[in-house]
Amino acid sequence: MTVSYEKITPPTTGSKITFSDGKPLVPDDPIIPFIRGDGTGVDIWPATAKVIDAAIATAYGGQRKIHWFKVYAGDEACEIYGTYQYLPQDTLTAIKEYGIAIKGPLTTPIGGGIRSLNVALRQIFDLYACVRPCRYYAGTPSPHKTPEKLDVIVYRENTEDIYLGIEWKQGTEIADKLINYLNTELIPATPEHGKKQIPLDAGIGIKPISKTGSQRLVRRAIERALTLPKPKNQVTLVHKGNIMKYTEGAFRDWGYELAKSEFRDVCVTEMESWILSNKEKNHDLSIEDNARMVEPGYDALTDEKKAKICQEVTSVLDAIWETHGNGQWKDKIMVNDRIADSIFQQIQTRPDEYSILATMNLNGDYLSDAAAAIVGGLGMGPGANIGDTCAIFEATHGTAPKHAGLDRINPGSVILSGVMMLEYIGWQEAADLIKKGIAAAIANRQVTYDLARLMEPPVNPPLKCSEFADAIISHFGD
Ligand SMILES: NC(=O)C1=CN([C@@H]2O[C@H](COP(=O)(O)OP(=O)(O)OC[C@H]3O[C@@H](n4cnc5c(N)ncnc54)[C@H](OP(=O)(O)O)[C@@H]3O)[C@@H](O)[C@H]2O)C=CC1
Ligand SMILES: O=C(O)CCC(=O)C(=O)O
Ligand SMILES: [Mg+2]
Repeated sequence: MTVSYEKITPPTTGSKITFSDGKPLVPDDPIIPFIRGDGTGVDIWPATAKVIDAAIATAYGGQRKIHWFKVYAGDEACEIYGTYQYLPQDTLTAIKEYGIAIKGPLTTPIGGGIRSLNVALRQIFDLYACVRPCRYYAGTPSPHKTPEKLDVIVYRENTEDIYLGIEWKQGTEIADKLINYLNTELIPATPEHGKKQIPLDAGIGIKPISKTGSQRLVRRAIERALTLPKPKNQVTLVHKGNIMKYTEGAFRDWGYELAKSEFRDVCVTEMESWILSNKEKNHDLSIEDNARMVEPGYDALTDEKKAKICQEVTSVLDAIWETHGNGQWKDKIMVNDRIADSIFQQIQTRPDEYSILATMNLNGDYLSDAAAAIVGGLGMGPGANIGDTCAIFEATHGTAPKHAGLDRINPGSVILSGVMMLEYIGWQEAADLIKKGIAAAIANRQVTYDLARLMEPPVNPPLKCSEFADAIISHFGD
């Protein structure tokens, strides 16, 4: 079927990327749509395209080339398509058609107007895994004393949670109706809620966390962990399940359930590892003493709770002692969980103990900015939104409007998002060249304002955005 566009024209040369079993099949001349982005997108995108094109040319000497297809979103789209046309159908058609795209940041108006274009793109294309690696480049200034110890990848569920955007403004008819219904019907019918009541002047938001959404994200996280060497072959389920039992707590439970069902041979949970290792140290250890060792405060528990823990110890030993016992578990993927607030301090106090952090949408949004700050700030925070038939690469940061058009912002995050894209399409040699160029530029103190001001002594004057791109390219041949 011929695809038609209203105001854009695909490149006349180049071929399409297709997907098979969730993996891209990439020709040597792929057509890749790009969205320039709002705000600092005007500075960052040209710098990014220049670096990616130069790396491909250097790595493959003309054998491979990306054919860029400019598509529009955000302010630029409104200029071309008309007022409020922030996300034109042309753009959606092009991304669907070509499968892989890269974008600069897009502005989200606060309170009212359109909801986030960035979130809309993730939901429209069902890009359920937001992958945000945070690793340190030597020489990058950091507020942290040992930033090199942090090497984590945030795997953020990207389509649900409060980002589904189902909420009602305080004082509206539906908000009032819903509060009344909850207060008079649903809450009283749920004994565990006691006499709780929602304040009558509240706004209401819905936080859906589904089993399907949680498990497909955790599946991707575990699959990634399987590719990592020890001790980074681990997945931490991040949640606030102690407070939100049926959403965040369920995410944790479904994550463990998936690990123990689909990945049983290659996974061990932290709890299982304790139970197995207790028995390894003392083969005559009773079930109850093992339970006492894995559950602090065991002796103060009710008989019912004690029985439950003993039952868990028994079932772990029955199920996996043969396959995982006697130290075999040490070669498996470790799956553990941490409470969300705790992980924010853990990545600072014990950064080297973590690797893949599987999160729900909101926690992952917060955590990816925080982790990027440790390794050098938002100028060094790349990302990818991955689905089964489409992927869109974009930085962790936003449009940084106060720096827009000044040719000063750090293009590092979008360039590194380009590196992720090259790795995703299997063009590793080009990706490696860019990483080498960035590392060398930083080591040589050739940096933009954000890193320059933190360096000791500060770099003055810093490089412009465009100059940083040139510096990266100049180190390809080092
Ligand atoms: N995926 C996307 O497209 C995203 C879009 N947004 C949207 O972007 C807009 C602006 O959001 P805002 O809250 O200001 O957050 P931003 O991430 O855009 O910027 C906040 C601050 O982070 C620093 N920063 C951001 N990008 C870079 C960079 N490339 N290099 C160096 N430093 C950087 C700057 O700090 P300093 O000035 O101190 O140097 C900047 O002022 C909003 O509309 C928001 O919704 C937000 C996040 C993601
Ligand atoms: O789209 C937005 O405005 C914010 C998105 C965001 O902060 C993120 O994806 O990290
Ligand atoms: Mg964010």
